[in-house]
Amino acid sequence: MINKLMKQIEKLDAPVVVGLDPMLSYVPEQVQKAAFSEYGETLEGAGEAIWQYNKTIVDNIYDLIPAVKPQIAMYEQFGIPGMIAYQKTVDYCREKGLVVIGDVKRGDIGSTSAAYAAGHLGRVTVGANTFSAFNEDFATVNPYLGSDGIKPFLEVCKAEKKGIFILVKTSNPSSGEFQDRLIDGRPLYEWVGEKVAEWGEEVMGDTYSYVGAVVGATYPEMGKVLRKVMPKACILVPGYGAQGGKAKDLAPYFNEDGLGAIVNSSRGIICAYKQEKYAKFGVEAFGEASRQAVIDMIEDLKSARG
Ligand SMILES: O=c1ccn([C@@H]2O[C@H](COP(=O)(O)O)[C@@H](O)[C@H]2O)c(=O)[nH]1
Repeated sequence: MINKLMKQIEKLDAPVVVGLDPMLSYVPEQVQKAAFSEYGETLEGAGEAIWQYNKTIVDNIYDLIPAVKPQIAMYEQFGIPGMIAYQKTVDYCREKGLVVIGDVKRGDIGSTSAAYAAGHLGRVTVGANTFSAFNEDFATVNPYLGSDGIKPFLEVCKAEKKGIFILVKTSNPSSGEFQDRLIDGRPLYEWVGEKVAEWGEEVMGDTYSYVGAVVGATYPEMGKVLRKVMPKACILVPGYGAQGGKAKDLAPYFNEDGLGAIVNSSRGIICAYKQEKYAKFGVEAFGEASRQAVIDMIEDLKSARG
């Protein structure tokens, strides 16, 4: 999958991932109304509304981008109907040829990580049958429990040719509380970055590893250091747009081959119709507004990469 991701980024000249993070309040009224008329104002109604919202957005953007990143929390809040919407979204995006990065942020003791890895990236056996349950292409993983929480994911990545993005330096304002703490004179995120490079050697694709890293767009100086620490890791870069990350600061996240990073925008794309800049589309054409926002993001990143 890392090879497919890299090829698609090159082909489309778009190191962009669109975050499918559908809060109900983002879903236009006409979409909510249609869902509620069928299922009522229920969890099922919410699940249907977010699924229909996603589908329209995906139909409008799938040909422009290599990947999407559904954020599982947005679905999980609606319980089982929300998780059904998550599954429909993953399956639909894969049918459209998109690489799907499940932003699930899993990681636990070894045996529990093995179950997470099987459920999201691998297979589960039920009697004589084997199933790929959620079947994303990549999952985000929290490394806080150490190597035994990561190794089961590496095994599944090897077997399935799928990948993970490990949290190294997150984009949020308080990420430094732990991640920037100095250990033997070096910040924790650098130690984690070194482990990402080491784990990644075990699971190499053609040029990049199946083991990537999450490094926020909001910390470009750290991005520059981490690019060097993990030369073969694809860096997933959240924090562009809504969190204040700017394209002009993102050049150091890329390698000299022009690859090696993929920049996420969630609210900036899926809520484009709410922005002044895209007001001309109107709420009915929210999908077209998202399409224009993707085109603008691709151009913005091109100017930054030079
Ligand atoms: O460090 C991190 C890790 C993950 N995220 C996730 O990315 C998106 C960002 O959404 P925006 O609307 O583009 O701000 C969201 O799903 C986060 O959970 C992150 O922001 N930072």
